[in-house]
Amino acid sequence: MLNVLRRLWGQGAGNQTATIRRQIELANQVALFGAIATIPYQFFYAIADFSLYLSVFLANMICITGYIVVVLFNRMGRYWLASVLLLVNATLQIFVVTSEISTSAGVHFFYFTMASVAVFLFHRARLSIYIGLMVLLMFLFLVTYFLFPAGSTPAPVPAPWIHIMFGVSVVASMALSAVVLFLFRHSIDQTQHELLLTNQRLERLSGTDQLTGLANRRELDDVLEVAWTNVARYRMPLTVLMCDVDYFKRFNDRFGHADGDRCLKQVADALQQVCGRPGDVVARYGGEEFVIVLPGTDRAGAVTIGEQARKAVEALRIAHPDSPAGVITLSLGSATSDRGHNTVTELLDAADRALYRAKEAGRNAVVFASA
Ligand SMILES: Nc1nc2c(ncn2[C@@H]2O[C@H](COP(=O)(O)OP(=O)(O)OP(=O)(O)O)[C@@H](O)[C@H]2O)c(=O)[nH]1
Repeated sequence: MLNVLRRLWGQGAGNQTATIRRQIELANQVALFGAIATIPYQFFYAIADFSLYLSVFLANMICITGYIVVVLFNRMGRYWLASVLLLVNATLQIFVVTSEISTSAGVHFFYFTMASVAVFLFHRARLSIYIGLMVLLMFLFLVTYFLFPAGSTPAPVPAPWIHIMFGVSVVASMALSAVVLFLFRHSIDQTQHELLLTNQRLERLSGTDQLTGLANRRELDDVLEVAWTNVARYRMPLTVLMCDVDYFKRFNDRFGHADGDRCLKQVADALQQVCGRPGDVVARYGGEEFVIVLPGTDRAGAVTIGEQARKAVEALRIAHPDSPAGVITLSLGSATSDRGHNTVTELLDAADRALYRAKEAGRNAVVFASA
């Protein structure tokens, strides 16, 4: 039952932004409630005295049709029109029914409900329009209250039914406000949660290379900046290893870009495995180049990690028939901050020059920057 209702009030809400989705769902919820809540009254009019209540019965039938059209308008994407129709339909229905059976039936209390949901029905409305709407609803409430007191209407409802109607109207208008506002809050909570997840994802993505999941160039710059601050402040050693996959162009040319991507991902994972110490960062520098940042690691440590990284890639045994080694290999250039570098850029340049020498020396090697 709840699922059917949910599907009904979700008409037209899919593929919309969160704010419009809320407006559509709210209009549909109020329209469904209006249509369903009118039915018991209709039964009463039909059973009690159909000839006496004919005009209010017919008016209600028109209004039920109006509520259905609200849902149809939303389904067609005319959500603004749907909200206007809902407001006009409900306001007129409350007025007409009260004018027929008097305020002692309590139907005019539904003006309170309309007042509590109106602001959400027209989320883009200016304050002046909203105030105007509130004044209109207050005015209508007072008019019905003073114009149609008990005994003043053409089709009075006899006791005890009139008391029952009063009770039902008050309870129903309170229940409608409560349910609609609760669902509304629920939808806001949900949107906030979605927003939080999206923000977290964006935060991660902005610093992450999509293919390998490693830190990207932007994140690397931040990491290096912090690491270099520690070098300057605490005289902590810092090692950077510039790594480049050997003959990768040939690999791509032979196996295609998709296999090339898969290979880069495997190399990235292998490097990540080697550099597991907290603070170590492996970043994709671009293309088939990676940078390993090792804060607190001196030249001796760099020798160990550099060799481990080289061997880890070789151990992947990714076939590369166009490379002398027969498998994918890595060349590395290492530079450590104790060699008199003044800036982090100088350190990176030193590592880059060492990498160049590793390539010149035949690849699949680690070369350390000299002083
Ligand atoms: N599949 C894939 N290939 C890439 C990506 N980024 C860069 N490349 C390729 O990597 C290759 C790099 O080629 P080069 O710079 O000539 O280097 P190399 O062939 O590895 O030669 P050496 O570095 O001298 O051993 C180029 O063919 C690029 O198209 C990527 O994200 N995916």
